[in-house]
Amino acid sequence: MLLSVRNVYAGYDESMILKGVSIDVPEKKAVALLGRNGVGKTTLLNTILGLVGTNSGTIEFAGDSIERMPSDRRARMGIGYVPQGRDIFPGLTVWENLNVSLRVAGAKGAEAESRLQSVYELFPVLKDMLKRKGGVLSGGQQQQLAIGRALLLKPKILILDEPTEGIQPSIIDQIEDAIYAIRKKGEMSVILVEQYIDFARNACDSFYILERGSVVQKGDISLLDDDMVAKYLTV
Ligand SMILES: Nc1ncnc2c1ncn2[C@@H]1O[C@H](COP(=O)(O)OP(=O)(O)OP(=O)(O)O)[C@@H](O)[C@H]1O
Repeated sequence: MLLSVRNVYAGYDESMILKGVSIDVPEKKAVALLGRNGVGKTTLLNTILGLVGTNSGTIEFAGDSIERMPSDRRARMGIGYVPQGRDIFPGLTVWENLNVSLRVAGAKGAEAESRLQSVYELFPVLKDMLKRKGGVLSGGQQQQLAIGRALLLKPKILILDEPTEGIQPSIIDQIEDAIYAIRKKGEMSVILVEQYIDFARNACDSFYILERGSVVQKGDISLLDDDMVAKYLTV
C-alpha cells in the first residue's frame, strides 16, 4: 500500500468527526472517497495532509508513519493536494502559476520542460493561455491549472477535493480524461473526493463511502451500485 489510514479518530476541539476510519490506497490506483455533505470527507483529507491532528490511529505513507509529521514534510514526501475551490494565484499569469510549482520542485532545464509538456498534454488549453492572468480563466480552466500545478511537483499521491464542483460538463469530461490518463501512465495514486458519482465511477478503481465519520461501504468501483448510491449518496 502507498497510503494506509488505520482506525483514525480525529476532529476539531469539542467534536470528534472521524470515528475509527481506515482506508487503503494502493500504488498507482485511484480511490474515490464518497458521502453526503458533512460526513467527514474533507476532514479525512486534512488528517492525511496534516492540517488536522489525529487523536488516535495511524497513517502510513510510503512505508513511514506520518501521523505526527508536519504538513510541509508530508508534502515534500510526495503528498500532493488540490483543495476544493481553485487554488491558483489569480494575479499571476498561467505561466507564472506553473513556474511557481517548478521552482518549488527545483525542476530546471530539460526536466522542467518535460514536466510542463506532460501537463500541456493533459490540459492543452493551458498552453494557449500562458500569458493570461489566472483570475480571468473560467472556473474549469482554473481547476485544470490547479491540477497542473500539483502535477508539476510529481507527487506520489494526488489528492483532489471535489474537482467538478461548479464546473461546466464539457470541462468535467476533460478533467475525467486527465485523471484517467494519470492513472494509465501509472505515475501516481489518486484520492478523489466527489459528489458526482459518474465521474468517480469513470475515474477511480475503488471506493469508500463515509457516513457520520465512519466507513460504511467500500470495494472495487464496479461494486458501487444504485442501491448504495440511493442509500448513502443521493440527497
Ligand atoms: N474547522 C472546523 N471546525 C469545527 N468543525 C468543523 C471544521 N471543519 C469541518 N467541521 C465539521 O466537521 C464535519 C465534517 O465536515 P467535512 O467538511 O469534513 O465534511 P465533508 O464530508 O467534506 O462535507 P462537504 O462535502 O460539505 O465538504 C461537519 O459537521 C463540519 O461542520
